[in-house]
Amino acid sequence: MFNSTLTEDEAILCPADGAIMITASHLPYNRNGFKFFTSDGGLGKNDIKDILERAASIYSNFLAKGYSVKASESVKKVDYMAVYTSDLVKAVRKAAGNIEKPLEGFHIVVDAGNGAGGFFAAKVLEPLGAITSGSQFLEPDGMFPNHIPNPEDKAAMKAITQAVLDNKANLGIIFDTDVDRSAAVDSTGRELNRNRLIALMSAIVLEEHPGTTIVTDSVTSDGLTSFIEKKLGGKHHRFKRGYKNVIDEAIRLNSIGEESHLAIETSGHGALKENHWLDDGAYLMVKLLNKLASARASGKGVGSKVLTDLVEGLEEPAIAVELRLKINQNHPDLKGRSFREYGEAVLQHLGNSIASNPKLQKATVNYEGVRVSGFGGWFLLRLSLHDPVLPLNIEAPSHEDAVKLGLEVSAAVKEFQALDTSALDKFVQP
Ligand SMILES: O=P(O)(O)OC[C@H]1O[C@H](O)[C@H](O)[C@@H](O)[C@@H]1O
Repeated sequence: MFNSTLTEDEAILCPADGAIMITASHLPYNRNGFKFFTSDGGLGKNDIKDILERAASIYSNFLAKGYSVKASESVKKVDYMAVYTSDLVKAVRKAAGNIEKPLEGFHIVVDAGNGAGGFFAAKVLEPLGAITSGSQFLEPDGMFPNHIPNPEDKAAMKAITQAVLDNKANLGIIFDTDVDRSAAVDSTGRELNRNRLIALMSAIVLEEHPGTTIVTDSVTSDGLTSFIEKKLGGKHHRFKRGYKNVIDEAIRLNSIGEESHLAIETSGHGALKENHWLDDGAYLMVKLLNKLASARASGKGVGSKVLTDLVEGLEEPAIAVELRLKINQNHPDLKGRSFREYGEAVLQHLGNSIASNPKLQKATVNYEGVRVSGFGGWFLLRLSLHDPVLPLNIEAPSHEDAVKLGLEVSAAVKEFQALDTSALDKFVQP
């Protein structure tokens, strides 16, 4: 959608002044919304609110004057997808030294989760020579009958991993509904999502731009920081959760002279400076394909091992969990406060109680919530971007250590009666 605001080709009515996408993204079918794009990228909350208010007033004036709406008369259809996908295909061919079918014989399965990403198999991979049999859930179905289309979701990752193993494929690729999140699976069934996908993309981007800053969301692991900084020689800037937050932060860093080429979240949203800072999941996967294609063309390796080798040395915790603690908005303990104010009060209290705890150290640089190290691991409690929820991420070298961290949180928040800690209580149970 966004690219149509940049493409210059009158035959297909481009560049468009703006583009709108109707999508629920990775969320359930009943949470659809609009995403708006101009040539400057995706619009933020304030602009969207302004557009909707103006549209509502134009529409009611229109109706008040007695006009009937016949939009269809001025609608022209163009096949923009053909242009978009051919650009992706060209990118991989170029990376391999202009070979027509640089993925000839590679078996790559796609799981589109019944979202919009099914095109990737027939329109991108096949023209490059890849075999795509065994690809699944390519037909759009807004009820998502097979699994939630979200590369952070365990069931979704299990589905694509199984498809890779069943088909003895070289690689698996998975998208969320509107293809702004993506992830991969190597031929052995190793998931390349979350911190691993960030590590992999960082390795690729840092080869192209040595020393650059990688902006990530707040729930990234400590192991990722040492991988980016010690192994790859880059700088890890752990910012806030939210794709728009990480993208805007990377743009801000560049504007003050700190070079950054990649903004990426554990959710699978990733945006590159070279791609106009758009979180395009298909483009992210094309960067992996470029690597596969160029490694094969230069005789440096064949298959997904080329990718897996790039994340060699990434330290991963034995335990990594996310527990989502709900705020009951109808509880009297809110005392007229919004759930956000209540959540902030929980975080404030947690922060204070950590300060006097010798077993725990609060992160000195932190942009969101309360991030704390201890027992060989860390936890982060923060407010959800959208929901009345405090997500708690814990990573630790053992279940025992993770429980110790959980117990510290549990003790600190126990007086907040509107906070539903049942997920945490269950986790810390002996
Ligand atoms: O704060 P949470 O509830 O965990 O949600 C965080 C997520 O919200 C949305 O889905 C955004 O698109 C993501 O960029 C973000 O990571």
